[in-house]
Amino acid sequence: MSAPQPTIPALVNFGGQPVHAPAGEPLLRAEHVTVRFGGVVAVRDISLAVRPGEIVGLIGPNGAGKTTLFNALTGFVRASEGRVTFAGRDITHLQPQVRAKMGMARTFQVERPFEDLSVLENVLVAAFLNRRGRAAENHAYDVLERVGLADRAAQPASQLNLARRRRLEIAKALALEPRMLFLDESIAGLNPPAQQEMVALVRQLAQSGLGIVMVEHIMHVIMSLSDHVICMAFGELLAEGDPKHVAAHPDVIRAYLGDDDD
Ligand SMILES: Nc1ncnc2c1ncn2[C@@H]1O[C@H](COP(=O)(O)OP(=O)(O)OP(=O)(O)O)[C@@H](O)[C@H]1O
Repeated sequence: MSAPQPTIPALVNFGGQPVHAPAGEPLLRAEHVTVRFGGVVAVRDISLAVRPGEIVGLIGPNGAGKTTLFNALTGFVRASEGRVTFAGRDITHLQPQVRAKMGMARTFQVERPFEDLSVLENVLVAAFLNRRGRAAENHAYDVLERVGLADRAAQPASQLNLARRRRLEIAKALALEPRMLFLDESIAGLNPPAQQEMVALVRQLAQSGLGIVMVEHIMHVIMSLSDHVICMAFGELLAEGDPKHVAAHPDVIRAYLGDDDD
């Protein structure tokens, strides 16, 4: 009889099916990206591609390099080597705000709305980048509808609970009318019903055609949402592929559980 395979319940018992992986030309490509901070190699030789409507999940233990890779894709840190392209254009050396204007919007792990402004005004600040007057206002309302915050439009951002603050963060990103959305731990810290709502929202956004890259620690969430998962450890690629493949990969199991000799 063969020895039983090790399993990680949080990795293998994820509910729901990932959205069918969209085909077609990638919108975003990272090729052999390396990021160094002095002597530390935070990301080493990582490549990925994201198509419209596709959700790519970045996972890995603490310090794996997920945030650094995410920041290299969005322009918040400089890639030391490699290339990033968006819609066929080399963006490796472009500033974050230029990337945002081109259609790459991100959220931040610690959300920072203008606390004294209303929910609508917070979204308007972003909507004004591309539109003026009534058109900006209508767009901001549409975005609030899309994320389920329309009934909170007049409320000061300071009064929102965590789940709604996370939605506001997504609304601000959507107000830029992006083609790609980068979500930095939008679901961690929420209670299970709020997690489910956020999962449904992210799925809807992908189904509307947005390409999505998400960093998330909650394994069952990323496994149920992602079309493609990239698992990193110590800055390097450990495994990638569809969620089932990655969850069953011996190196991934080892990275999360540790070796017996560790
Ligand atoms: N600005 C920086 N200067 C120097 N070292 C950094 C910097 N940012 C990250 N690092 C280092 O790079 C490595 C990867 O860190 P990173 O934050 O990208 O990992 P992570 O996978 O996002 O971790 P976590 O899940 O804990 O957020 C770590 O060793 C970290 O200490």
